[in-house]
Amino acid sequence: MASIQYASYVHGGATSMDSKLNLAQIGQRTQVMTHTGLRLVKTAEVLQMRNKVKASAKQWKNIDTKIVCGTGMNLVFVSAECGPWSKTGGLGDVVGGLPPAMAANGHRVMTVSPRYDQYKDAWDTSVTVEVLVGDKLETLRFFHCWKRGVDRIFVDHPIFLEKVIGKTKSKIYGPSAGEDYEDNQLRFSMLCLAALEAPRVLNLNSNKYFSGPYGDDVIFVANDWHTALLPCYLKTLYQPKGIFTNAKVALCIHNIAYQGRFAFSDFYLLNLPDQLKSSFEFIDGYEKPVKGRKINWMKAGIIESDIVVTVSPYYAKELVSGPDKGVELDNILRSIPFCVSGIVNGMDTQEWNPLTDKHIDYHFDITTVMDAKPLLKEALQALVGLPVDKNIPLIGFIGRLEEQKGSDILVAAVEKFIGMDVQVVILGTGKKKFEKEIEKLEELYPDKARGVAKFNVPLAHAITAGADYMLVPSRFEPCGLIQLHAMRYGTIPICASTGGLVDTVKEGYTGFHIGAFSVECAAVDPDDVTKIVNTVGRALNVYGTPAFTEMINNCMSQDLSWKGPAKKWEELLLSLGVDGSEAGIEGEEIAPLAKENVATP
Ligand SMILES: Nc1ncnc2c1ncn2[C@@H]1O[C@H](COP(=O)(O)OP(=O)(O)O[C@H]2O[C@H](CO)[C@@H](O)[C@H](O)[C@H]2O)[C@@H](O)[C@H]1O
Ligand SMILES: OC[C@H]1O[C@H](O[C@H]2[C@H](O)[C@@H](O)[C@@H](O[C@H]3[C@H](O)[C@@H](O)[C@@H](O)O[C@@H]3CO)O[C@@H]2CO)[C@H](O)[C@@H](O)[C@@H]1O
Repeated sequence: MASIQYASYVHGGATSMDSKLNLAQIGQRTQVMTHTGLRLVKTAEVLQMRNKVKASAKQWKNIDTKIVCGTGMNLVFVSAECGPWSKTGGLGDVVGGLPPAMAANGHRVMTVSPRYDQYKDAWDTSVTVEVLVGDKLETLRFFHCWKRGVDRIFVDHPIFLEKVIGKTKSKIYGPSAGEDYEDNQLRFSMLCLAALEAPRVLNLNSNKYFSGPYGDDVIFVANDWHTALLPCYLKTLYQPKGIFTNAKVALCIHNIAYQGRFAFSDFYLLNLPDQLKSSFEFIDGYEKPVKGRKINWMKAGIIESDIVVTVSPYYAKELVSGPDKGVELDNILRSIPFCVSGIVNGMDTQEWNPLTDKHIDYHFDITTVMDAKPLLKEALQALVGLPVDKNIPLIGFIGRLEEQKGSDILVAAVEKFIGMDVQVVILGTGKKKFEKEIEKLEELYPDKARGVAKFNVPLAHAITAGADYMLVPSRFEPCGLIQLHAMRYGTIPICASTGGLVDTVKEGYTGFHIGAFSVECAAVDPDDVTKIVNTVGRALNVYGTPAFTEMINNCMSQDLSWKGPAKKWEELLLSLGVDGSEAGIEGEEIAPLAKENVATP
């Protein structure tokens, strides 16, 4: 049997007294988690040791007032993506940006995500745990770094690392878009188990405010279906044994379209007791991955979590409105004893800052935007090989090429509005058929359109800065970050009227609303194409007028940072009443260290 090493882990500083004590007194412990509890050994010792660590921290409090344990809440965000280390889209952005904003408000914050690659800034803690995944005992290891006031924990195991060649990019979920790794259930089961161990076994001393393990009184924030087993394991493996009895779980839905539906017979892989089967049970009319009866991870996550939150108030309403927008979980969401809360996302104002953006040649703010934009547009045109002309309005699009994002509707619309005085630059990766469609546009309209089927962060910044308008023609959009980034760069959104786009873009003030689209994904609805063409026409009519300048000003005057959303998250999580939880402080958006300590992938 392998062992947990309850080793202290101190990164970038001297080893503290309590960590020495920890090393000497705790030594090695052996622990195996199964739902039968047979192998959960030495729990009492583990608790005893953790108490010793806490006591030791308190002694320190007396002699060194720098350690202020117990302020705010202990938060553990768990996610398959964590930007900038791993990101295929907005999930990575949110887990990159919200935790530092919570930390800046005085909370102790950890994120737990897989180590998909050999991140150069994350160190081996040498702490290992053994967990039962499928029918095998697996030893996993924790890597760590402390960035922007947050303990970033990376779960190290070949099940994550061996899948990825080079940088993670889009290889997180499967070998290509639309194709999942066969062992995704085992991978994300392991992530959930690791996340339940991390706050207990890692003795982190990252900064002067907190030391020792996070302990039991934590709030887990699970994100999307990959982490939906977390409340299930919490309730069946830990709480019956007196561990995490106070802990609570908030499940955040970033996208109900991805639910983790698998064959019903796979339930045994999850190592959960039969009593939970009904929470997972799901029947749909699809044949993928098998016909008929299935398990649905997201469904179980919704039922077993203490609260469910999503990324905008309007999407929260859409989720319960019916099977179309709730993707057949609307009834479950209506049946839980609390309403789904909606908190609009913020954006990372450090990565997306027009005054300091390392990917653009001309920096600007609200006072200089009208001078800088034409230069940035010319730079973008030159970069993608379009005719350089600062007077021609340019429309951008950035997004995953899935039905959700409506790139197919956009392509159909481009054919109709490209005759106007306009250029279009489209950036995205995803389904091959959509990639081909956008690439074909530049063959058809070489002087007017570019379609780049790549995941290219510098180009995303160049488009956001250089375009006049950003088209967001989503069939559904839980929140959307593209329009937030665009507005901060004085680029006016032209967006579908769905989800967070309704909450964040004001018609005629900060953008143009197209109306809602059909959510039927199999085909492009000609009415939706007409709606885009008409709205693009309306937007182009305003181009270069005083109203256009006013809209740019309105866009750039907004505070789109995580500061406001983080306060709302705080209120929501405090309402869970976890022992020792306290309101935070009025912090800066990002912890002070962020400026010199920004993570790189
Ligand atoms: N080809 C490419 N090259 C470079 N960068 C690219 C890119 N394609 C996408 N990106 C980047 O990925 C992010 C996408 O953000 P979205 O909010 O559109 O997310 P997404 O739909 O993936 O996430 C889901 O989760 C988020 C977070 O909650 C919700 O906002 C959203 O509505 C929901 O669908 C942006 O930072 C964008 O710049
Ligand atoms: O940050 C971007 C999005 O990342 C997540 O979505 C991924 C999803 O959770 C994965 O399951 C997978 O989705 C594929 C799906 O499993 C498969 O059956 C097929 O339908 O194709 C899908 C796309 O490949 O990949 C998604 C990312 O592409 C996260 O859950 C979302 O909220 C984020 O928007």
